[in-house]
Amino acid sequence: MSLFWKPGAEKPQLLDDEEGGVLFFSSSLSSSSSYGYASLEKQRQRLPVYKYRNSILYLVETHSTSIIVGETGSGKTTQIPRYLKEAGWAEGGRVIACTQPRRLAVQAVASRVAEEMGVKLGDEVGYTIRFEDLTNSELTRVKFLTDGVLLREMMTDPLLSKYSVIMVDEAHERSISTDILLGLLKKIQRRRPELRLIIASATIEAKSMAAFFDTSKKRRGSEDKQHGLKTEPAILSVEGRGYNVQVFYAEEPVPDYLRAAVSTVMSIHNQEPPGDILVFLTGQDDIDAAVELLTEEAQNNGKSSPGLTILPLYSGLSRADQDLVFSPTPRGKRKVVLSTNIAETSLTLEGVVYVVDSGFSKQRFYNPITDVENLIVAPISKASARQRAGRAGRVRPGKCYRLYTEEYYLKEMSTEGIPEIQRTSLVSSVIQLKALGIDNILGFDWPASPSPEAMIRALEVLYSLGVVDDDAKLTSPAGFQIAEIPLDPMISKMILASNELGCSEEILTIAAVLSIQSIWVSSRGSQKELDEAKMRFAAAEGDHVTFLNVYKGFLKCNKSPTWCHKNFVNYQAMKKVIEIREQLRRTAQRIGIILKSCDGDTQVVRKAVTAGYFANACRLEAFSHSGMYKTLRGSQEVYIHPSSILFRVNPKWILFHSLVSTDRQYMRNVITIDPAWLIEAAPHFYRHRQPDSFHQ
Ligand SMILES: Nc1ncnc2c1ncn2[C@@H]1O[C@H](COP(=O)(O)OP(=O)(O)OP(=O)(O)O)[C@@H](O)[C@H]1O
Repeated sequence: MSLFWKPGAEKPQLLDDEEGGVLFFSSSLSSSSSYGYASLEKQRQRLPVYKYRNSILYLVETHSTSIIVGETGSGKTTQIPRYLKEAGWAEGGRVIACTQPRRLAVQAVASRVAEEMGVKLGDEVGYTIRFEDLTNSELTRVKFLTDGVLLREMMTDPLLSKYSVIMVDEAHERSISTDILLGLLKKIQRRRPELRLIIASATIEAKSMAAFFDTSKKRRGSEDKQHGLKTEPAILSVEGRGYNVQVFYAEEPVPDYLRAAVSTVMSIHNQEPPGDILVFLTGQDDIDAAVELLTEEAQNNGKSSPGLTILPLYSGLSRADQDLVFSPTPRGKRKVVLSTNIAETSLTLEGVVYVVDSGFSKQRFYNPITDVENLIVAPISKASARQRAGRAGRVRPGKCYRLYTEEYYLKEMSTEGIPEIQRTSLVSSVIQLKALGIDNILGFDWPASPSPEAMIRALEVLYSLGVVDDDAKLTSPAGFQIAEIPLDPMISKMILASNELGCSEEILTIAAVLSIQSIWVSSRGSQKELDEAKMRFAAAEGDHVTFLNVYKGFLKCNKSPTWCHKNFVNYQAMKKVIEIREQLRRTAQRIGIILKSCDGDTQVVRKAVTAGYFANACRLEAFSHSGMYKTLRGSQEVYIHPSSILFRVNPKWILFHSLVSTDRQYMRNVITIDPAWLIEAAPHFYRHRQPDSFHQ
């Protein structure tokens, strides 16, 4: 497939280059540590935010809340926490926090800041993400963390008393945790007026965010008398961005973004000067397929051009494999990183000069009427497109190839994405708020209100899970235990139930496998070969039990990559399963779960899964020869996904883990159940069902 490119009409903005920036960074294919202290210092001074240092510090000194808007790469994340530290905000044992929506960004930014400050990561500068804490309670003064982790910290310290300043970064992403955090921080400020907030973002609607935090209208004056602080938020716009990124658009709409991405990478490789390439695709399946295609193309490409190192990047990869992406590219090689949107914000991949943007990402959409949450490949917003382009041009000028037309970008792409809170199930959020003692969920002050239907649905599911009682308060001990496990409450409930049913070892394995996208290699060989490989592990009870067989096989062969290759099992994914399972095991033990195996009794395993996922139960339509199921609660039409072991088997009663939408709604990861277990697990949830609907 060959594509034609058109340069974008938008004028690129250049930073002043008197310092000889391009020259200065010309060796940037090597690792950052080779720069040495002086050059790191020069790099810092060159960032647009540097000129605003004093203004930022003045605003933070005089205002409760400051909103800082600056283009991607202007230096907000790496510099502002350090300015605050230098200005004394971490004195007297206080800590400066900076939150990020994504784990990978937290780790990357914390290492960069530690390196710039010349300190060991984990001492003065540290980070905390779920299941990983690299901070020192005595030493850490600047702490990077996910917004989800900060929410969890509120459970033990509701006023976040150790923090002097909290910077909520990448607020434009409007992740569900960011929105909840903003609502709670506003509450905390009423009790702790001295707490300073910084809301930092690339493209935030600063005015609406300022209106949200403006408490001055409710009070008589706009000053907090005791602290002499202005309660009306300040807005500061940091002008200027990193290096020039030249944007190119496809001349014609692209029919297949995956093939187009592969062919664009190959033309860059064949025609453009050295520099790594970052490609944005939607998920593990796309990425695995692109890795295969690209490997083939590169092999056919002949020996004249230097080799490509092709690396995937998604959250389901093990830590060691994610680290490969950050390692320096060997001389004479070109790295191609194929990523989901986890690389979209905050990350600097040093060698990246070219970005290829498919224009799509996987997004969650929840329909409270049918009670169904879907992962859909959907177009991204202009804000995301700008962030993606911004991954080039961070250490020197770059180019971004958008696999869509300029007309589409200008006229059809939405400016901002829909806040996550308005398009996901609220079950996890509601339990978190409850655990923090916020009982009036409907009256909570949200930056963007979720729909009341979604809220009511969430309360109903939590009631049925036994997490909240008749008064919508957390139950004891189950509700508190579930709130303590940092996972989706349905998975947490499944783990609690496994304790009673004596199958916690098996359920921990299942929980770990379910938290990654797929353990199968789907892009190699023919469908027939893959199906045959799967049949070696197949269990009539469905995918969850099949996973147990694969896991057992993987351990038995001593975690051998060759075994994985032979069996079409994704080795990287299995390494991640082992990592997650270990983390889950520790959490489970902490909340008092006894590790026990049921020694192959699949009935108890399926009962435990039902205890968590009863809301996703379906029944095969009697008249249907096409394998059509309907969800018991919403009567939504759904089908078993071809990747499931139960595809075409079509048992009468099943439940699924998640749904994906393409031409139809497909259920991924399916298990057979006995309908009687549903009434046992959730009598309230199914109370309106006719008794005969549960007949076998
Ligand atoms: N790991 C790194 N290696 C090399 N340079 C880096 C690294 N991290 C940051 N930088 C440099 O610092 C600049 C500013 O990064 P920073 O993350 O602070 O920007 P930002 O304004 O927060 O942008 P974004 O919103 O995209 O994260 C980058 O453009 C890059 O030049």
